[in-house]
Amino acid sequence: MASLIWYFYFRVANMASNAVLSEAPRALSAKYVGSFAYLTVKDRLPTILTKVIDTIHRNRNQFFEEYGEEGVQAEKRAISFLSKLRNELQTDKPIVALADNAPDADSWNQYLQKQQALMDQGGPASWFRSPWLYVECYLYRRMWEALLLNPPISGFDIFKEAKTQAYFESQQAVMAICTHLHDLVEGIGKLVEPQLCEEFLKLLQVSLWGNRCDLSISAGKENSQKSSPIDSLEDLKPFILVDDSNMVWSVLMKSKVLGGESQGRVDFILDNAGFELVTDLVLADFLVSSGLAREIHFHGKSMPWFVSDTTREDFEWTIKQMSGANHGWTCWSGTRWQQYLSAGVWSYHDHPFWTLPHEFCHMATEAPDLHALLQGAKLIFFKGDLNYRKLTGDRAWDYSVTFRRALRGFDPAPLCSLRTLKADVQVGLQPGQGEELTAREADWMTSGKYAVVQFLCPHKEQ
Ligand SMILES: O=P(O)(O)OC[C@@]1(O)O[C@H](CO)[C@@H](O)[C@@H]1O
Ligand SMILES: [Mn+2]
Repeated sequence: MASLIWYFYFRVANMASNAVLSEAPRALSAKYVGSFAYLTVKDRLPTILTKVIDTIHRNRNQFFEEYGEEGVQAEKRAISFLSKLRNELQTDKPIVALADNAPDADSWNQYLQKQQALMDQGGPASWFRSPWLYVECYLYRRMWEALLLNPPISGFDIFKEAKTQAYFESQQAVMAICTHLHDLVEGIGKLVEPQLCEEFLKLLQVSLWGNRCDLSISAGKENSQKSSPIDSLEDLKPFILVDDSNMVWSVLMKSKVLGGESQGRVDFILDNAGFELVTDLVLADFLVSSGLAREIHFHGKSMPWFVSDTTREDFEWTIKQMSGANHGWTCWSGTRWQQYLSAGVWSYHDHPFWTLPHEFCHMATEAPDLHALLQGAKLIFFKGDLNYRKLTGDRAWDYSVTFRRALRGFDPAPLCSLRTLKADVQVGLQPGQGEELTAREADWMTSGKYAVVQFLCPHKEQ
């Protein structure tokens, strides 16, 4: 009898905690006039669209050289598609279903139906009334559609020029970080644990601050890293609002200590190409060469996304560029990374889920294969702001709500978000900390000046 009572007690307690997990505050949206979402949809997104139109137009000669008159006609149609799209956005027209036949089109169209059903006071889902996360992702998907529907220029990456330029503008910083990596790897066998930890923390912070260099926040304007990233780390420390780095270190050490050499796999959910990607690759190299990880999976985007996000082509291009660089240690790093890739120690993955608009708490049902894959990692790094928005559902959480609560049951493996703040969602702060920051600096959540290293261990491992 007593055990039966306990059984029911636990069932009820469990149901109650699941109910708490599924409760969530409202989604951020441009319908809140004056909010960052509103300003983004009103100003930043049309600016990005205008730049894309300009880029396609400037490439007209290239399309002609490659495809003749057919290329020029496709360019004209793509531009008229994008101008119409800009008009739809600026005049808050209903969101329309995708008309291309790409494999993800059905998922997008089903998602639109769901958003439609969620509209309060009826009316269609629209740019200024639907959730910001949804409409912003949808915009990038529509830009891709503009090309998909217009062969032969369908393979053109509308952001390639901006990404290439950002990479070249951060060359000084790339050389500095590659030199640092080389010196570190050379003496790595002699480092005792506290020293190894210290080096890990440095490279973790370099990768964290690397996230400042995204081109979507600057609406495509140059935003690259110029100085040596290692030199500024001490000065930047006060701007890390939550720092769970030591827990990340413990997870990495646990499997190393248990098995001598590490057996584990570390996954990087990548964000931006350019300098940020180089910092991620440097951190990944350190994990492998120190024996803290045996294998690395990199996850990137399967279409041009949020201006600077990494696609397979960017990933391969960056490593190829580096291995052909004039600078010795940059070339050394690129060559080494090519070897990791050919040996299967590193691999690149681009699941379509990363370019759908879902909050990550829905990954297990929307992309069970990806969720199962991530469960095999001993640690997952989620890079950047958009991943943070998807982790927390891009919702108006209180600042002091725990990271776990905001993730609403998403915990495939120990995970760590490395993010500079560029959108107005933040959780896991001390009581009063967010309010104090707001009083001091109105734009603390969107300026990219602050950052967080937030860690979550799965329930079962606690
Ligand atoms: O994910 P990332 O590259 O760190 O940032 C993407 C971003 O610039 O795009 C959105 C604004 O358009 C914001 O959420 C965020 O600041
Ligand atoms: Mn990005």
